[in-house]
Amino acid sequence: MPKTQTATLSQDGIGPASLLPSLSGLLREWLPRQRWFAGKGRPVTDLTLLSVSELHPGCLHVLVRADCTGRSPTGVPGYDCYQLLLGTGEFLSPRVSPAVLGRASEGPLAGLLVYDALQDPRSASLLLERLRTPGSAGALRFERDRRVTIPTGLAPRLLEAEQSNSSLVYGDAYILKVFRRVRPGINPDLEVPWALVRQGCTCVPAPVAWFRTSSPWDATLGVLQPFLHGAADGWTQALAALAAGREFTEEAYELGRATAEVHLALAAAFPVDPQGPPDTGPLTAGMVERLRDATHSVPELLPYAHGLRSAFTELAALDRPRPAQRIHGDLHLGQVLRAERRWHVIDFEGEPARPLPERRRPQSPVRDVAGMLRSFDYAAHARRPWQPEWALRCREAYCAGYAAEAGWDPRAEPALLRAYETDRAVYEVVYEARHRPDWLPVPMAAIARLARRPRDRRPTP
Ligand SMILES: Nc1ncnc2c1ncn2[C@@H]1O[C@H](COP(=O)(O)OP(=O)(O)O)[C@@H](O)[C@H]1O
Ligand SMILES: O=P(O)(O)O[C@H]1O[C@H](CO)[C@@H](O[C@H]2O[C@H](CO)[C@@H](O)[C@H](O)[C@H]2O)[C@H](O)[C@H]1O
Repeated sequence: MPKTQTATLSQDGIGPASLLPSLSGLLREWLPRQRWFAGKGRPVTDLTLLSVSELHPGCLHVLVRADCTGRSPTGVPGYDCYQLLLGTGEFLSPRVSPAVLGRASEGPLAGLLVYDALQDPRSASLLLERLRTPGSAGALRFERDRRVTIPTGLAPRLLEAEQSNSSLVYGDAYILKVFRRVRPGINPDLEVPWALVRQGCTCVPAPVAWFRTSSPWDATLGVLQPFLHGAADGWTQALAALAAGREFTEEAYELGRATAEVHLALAAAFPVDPQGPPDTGPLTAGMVERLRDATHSVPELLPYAHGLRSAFTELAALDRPRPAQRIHGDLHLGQVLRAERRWHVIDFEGEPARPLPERRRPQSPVRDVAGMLRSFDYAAHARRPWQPEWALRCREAYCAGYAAEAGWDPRAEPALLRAYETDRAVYEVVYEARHRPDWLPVPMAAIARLARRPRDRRPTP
């Protein structure tokens, strides 16, 4: 915990431009080492502080734009905006030392240690205090569902899991997700659960409080929701089943039902486009383009590109697309939690690399189904010997559960499934190459399989 704090922003009139010299060198070093940093492998060429607000004396809320050389694997321009909570102090307790970025050598913070304040229990507690009592701090606005009373004094802990964002658990009662990569607009991880809960959908934790910024544009910054105590995620449970030589078909069937329940509620809460999404019918351009971008950043894909493209052209011939609607967008076994023998669906942010307007657009529900089917395949690959038949049985059970609830069976749409599984596997290849290169063989095995014509396709290790 900081012993001596920096002067307050309001007292000293410190703004983004004057703070940059203090933070620039430290952030250039620290940002690329964070799991949630999107510009992996590309040096940070420029940093701009987009907004600075004081959360409390000695704790700054910062939105920073980081420019990297080259294009990202998804083709979007090479910059992103990140949310940081930075603490400053002259001396820090050993507890906070792993969170230290370094000592600022220039500017208004010169001589002070700068640290990631989300790892500091005092700052984490003060953040919850802000959410308990709606109000503002600089450009930040804190809001909550006024029907809910959040208790005081809940002890915070930062989740250690490797994540796209950072999450704080308070007293095992609430979990606050702090979005790391911030984009203009409402984040679907607030928008969607809020709408679903209002549809009576019980398999989604309800947002109870959130915070947002109005500078440099409106954006959601974090969401607080009930913590499902004792819940285990689908990935952990699937691996446990595989390790014990157990089937996972009952769980997969229930998971199919829960997915369909969420899809039905989403179709009721948001507009539906009966013409289908723009990536089916005559326009498979989006998928083809993503494949092309992916082969540029992961050349291992090149030998399979022709075969993979055939999955998309096959889809172009479809004259009866499924209606498009809002979907989860990044559904996999890590996004479902089982508590009290029921599945709960979390993390409606969509694929973090895609632009927000694209993630909020109506899409085919088959995209979600394909995401979960790919996840069974991931789990089956995570252990030796590889067990493709286990994944196939989960696949059948999941689709049967989905059909029982939704009234249509994804297996009746093989061309759609193949195209979306291919698109998902391409996304996974890029994701793994960037974030977890050791995992690359898992989606690559699927790529080799999906690139073959359907009649030649059999599971291969
Ligand atoms: N409501 C919740 N109850 C219990 N655990 C949760 C809850 N929401 C998230 N988690 C835990 O936090 C992890 C990360 O959450 P998630 O929303 O997937 O964040 P990210 O986008 O950073 O991956 C999940 O895998 C899960 O273990
Ligand atoms: O961090 P998020 O949950 O938003 O999702 C990203 O990271 C996931 C890995 O943590 C990644 O999922 C891939 O690996 C999972 C096993 O760890 C597997 O269950 C998924 O099927 C597979 O896609 C996800 O793609 C990425 O968006």
